[in-house]
Amino acid sequence: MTALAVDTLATPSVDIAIEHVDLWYGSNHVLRDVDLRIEPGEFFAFLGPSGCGKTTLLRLIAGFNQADRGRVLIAGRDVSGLPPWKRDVGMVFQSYALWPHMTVEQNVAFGLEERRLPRQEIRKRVAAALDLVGLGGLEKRRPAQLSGGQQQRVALARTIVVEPKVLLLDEPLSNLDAKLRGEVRRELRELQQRLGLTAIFVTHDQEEANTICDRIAVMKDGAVQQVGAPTALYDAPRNLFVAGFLGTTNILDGRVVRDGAAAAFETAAGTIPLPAGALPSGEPPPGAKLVFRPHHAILSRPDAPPAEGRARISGTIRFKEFLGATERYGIAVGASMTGAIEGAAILVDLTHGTAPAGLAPGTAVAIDIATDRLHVLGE
Ligand SMILES: Nc1ncnc2c1ncn2[C@@H]1O[C@H](COP(=O)(O)OP(=O)(O)OP(=O)(O)O)[C@@H](O)[C@H]1O
Repeated sequence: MTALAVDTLATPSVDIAIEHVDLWYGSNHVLRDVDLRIEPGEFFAFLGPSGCGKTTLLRLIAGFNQADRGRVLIAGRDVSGLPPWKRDVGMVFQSYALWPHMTVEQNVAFGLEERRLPRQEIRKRVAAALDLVGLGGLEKRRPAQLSGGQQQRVALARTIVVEPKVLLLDEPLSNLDAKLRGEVRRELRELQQRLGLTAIFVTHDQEEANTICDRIAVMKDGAVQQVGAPTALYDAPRNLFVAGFLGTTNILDGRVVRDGAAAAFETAAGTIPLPAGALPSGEPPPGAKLVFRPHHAILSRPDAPPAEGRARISGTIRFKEFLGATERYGIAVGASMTGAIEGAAILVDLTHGTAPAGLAPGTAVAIDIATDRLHVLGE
């Protein structure tokens, strides 16, 4: 990636505002009061399960869909009534959508020729774009003569060559194998930062969103559940859906009990005292459950006292899995628990080599949970 190539294609960063957007497909309410601000130069993700409305929202920003209510602003300008080509946005599709009969160079130049730019300007920009995505030297190849990763780069070059202010990416890495995906997403991030582009990435893969994006909007059934930096969403999920969607989590059934200012969570496996921060202010949310991550607990022998700042419940080890850096223990606890996976109520992840000796399946064990990592969450 040369400085000249960056200078040729860089544009000033812009912000995006999505204001109270609703969209229906017939009777299907696909986007529900979506209200988001995306900062200039930010890499933002729409993350959620299949069918939650991510692509519909992205296409709305691109101008391929119209909202039934609300509006979209790019750099403060209401673009709701504008067609895609007047919005300064570039979109990369999952399928790449390259022209098979054209060379790499012709594919990338296509949008510029449509705009009737001078030949010399086209040549300069195409060379800059191919340099930026690391495809210099492959100009004369056709898409069929390229690997999946190279085709993806052509699609990206074709998008950035027209100097969009906003880059929209619809699951652009999903056709690549796992190793290449990691590589390409790092390149994508670097490219986005060097060009100062405001980018939105649609994915149902939390790892992809976590590693590439500054902030994430987690979506479910057309509604945004929570917006935040990956670490903030992981450490402080707002509800059970976000907790379960971002990483593995333990979810315990039970109820909040209060004794004056003190609160605790009563479960079938025991009563766990709650620190002030674990409970949202006011009443416990409907369907409240106790939530903690597998690495926020440690395992002890039942006769050893619990360490300071930890709450204890007892169980029996069901299984142990070696995951490399960590060991995962599945532990059966009181009858009315619901766990992250079937067959074990609670998961505990220990750094490899730190578990007490003799934790074989069938062993009685104490689960000591860090109380400052407990959350009581509702639906
Ligand atoms: N053109 C369309 N006409 C009617 N319904 C549609 C259309 N496009 C999408 N839908 C419906 O809108 C909802 C949201 O679809 P959308 O493609 O936005 O979801 P998504 O979160 O991007 O899913 P995926 O991860 O599977 O791509 C789904 O219920 C889908 O069936």
